Amino acid sequence: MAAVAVTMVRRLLRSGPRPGLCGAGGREPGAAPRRAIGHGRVAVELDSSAGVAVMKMENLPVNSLSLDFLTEFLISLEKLENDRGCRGVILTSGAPKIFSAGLDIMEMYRKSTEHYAEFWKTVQEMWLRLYQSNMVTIAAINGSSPAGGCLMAMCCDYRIMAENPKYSIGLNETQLGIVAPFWFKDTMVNTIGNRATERSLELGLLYSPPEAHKIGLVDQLVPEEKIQSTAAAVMSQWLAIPDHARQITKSMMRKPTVDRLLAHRESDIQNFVSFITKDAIQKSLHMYMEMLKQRRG
Ligand SMILES: CCCCCCC/C=C/C(=O)SCCNC(=O)CCNC(=O)[C@H](O)C(C)(C)COP(=O)(O)OP(=O)(O)OC[C@H]1O[C@@H](n2cnc3c(N)ncnc32)[C@H](O)[C@@H]1OP(=O)(O)O
Repeated sequence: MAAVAVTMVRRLLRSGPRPGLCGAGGREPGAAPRRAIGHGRVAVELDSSAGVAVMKMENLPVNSLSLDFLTEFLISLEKLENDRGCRGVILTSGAPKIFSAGLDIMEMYRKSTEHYAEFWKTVQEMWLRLYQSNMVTIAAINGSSPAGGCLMAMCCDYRIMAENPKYSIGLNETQLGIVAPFWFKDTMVNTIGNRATERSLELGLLYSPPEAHKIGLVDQLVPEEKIQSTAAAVMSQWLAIPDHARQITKSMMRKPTVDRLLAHRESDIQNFVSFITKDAIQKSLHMYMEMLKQRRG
């Protein structure tokens, strides 16, 4: 992990400082101590008295998971993970109407094989860190969440979604002509079961909030304006459980899935590189991007 961290820090330094980097949080007299410790694209506010941080993704316009964004995300997450004063994280979005648009398609289009390998390793790292986090993780899904965005939400311990009919969530990879890797699939099986995952993945289904709730992809629906307060209330319930007992239980549930990727990490990277460099796949991605453009008119 040390080598990964060094590479990440180097990449961040290369990309230069961003607004909002590591500022001290403003605080009203008598208010709970809050610290802002995020980077420019990941705003992190830690409420030390509650031991809870809010990680707000701000990679505008749609929180696509680019290499730089994932790197910032990982550094922020690791800081919180190593902070003994932080026991829980609420993951949410600062982008209007979108939780995350998933993996940044531009990172998978017309790039070098070295770039694809570095990108995929970082996507794996995001999943490994978030899925195994020792903290309680709650996704406050305040917008659409296709593909990698849905994966991020599924990594969390609990998912609350805003009941806005315009939002959708799911692993829609097949609609782009690509295939969700086995660990995306495993994460979904662990969340909604085998049959629902099979149907969901083959058809690349994006679910409305009530549909997602019905199949257990999200745990709770709330009106949009209540999403943060509900996340805070659910967090206190989870934090009432002793950390060590909850952490051991979480690890027991998730370890077999994690071990599977750890055992095949390098071959998964090679598989991604050889898949994504195929002409037919590059063509599919190109057509998908054109379709997105046309939809905008
Ligand atoms: C063996 C391994 C095989 C490979 C496995 C790979 C697994 C892949 C996982 C993924 O996550 S793939 C990405 C899947 N994501 C999507 O399908 C979402 C696509 N986007 C949308 O549906 C919509 O954009 C939206 C997120 C619902 C937002 O819609 P809205 O109408 O609000 O905005 P748009 O005008 O469509 O988009 C604004 C702006 O953002 C760009 N953009 C959108 N999504 C992405 C993305 N995923 N990556 C990069 N860029 C994205 C979009 O092109 C617009 O850009 P501009 O034209 O304004 O520059």
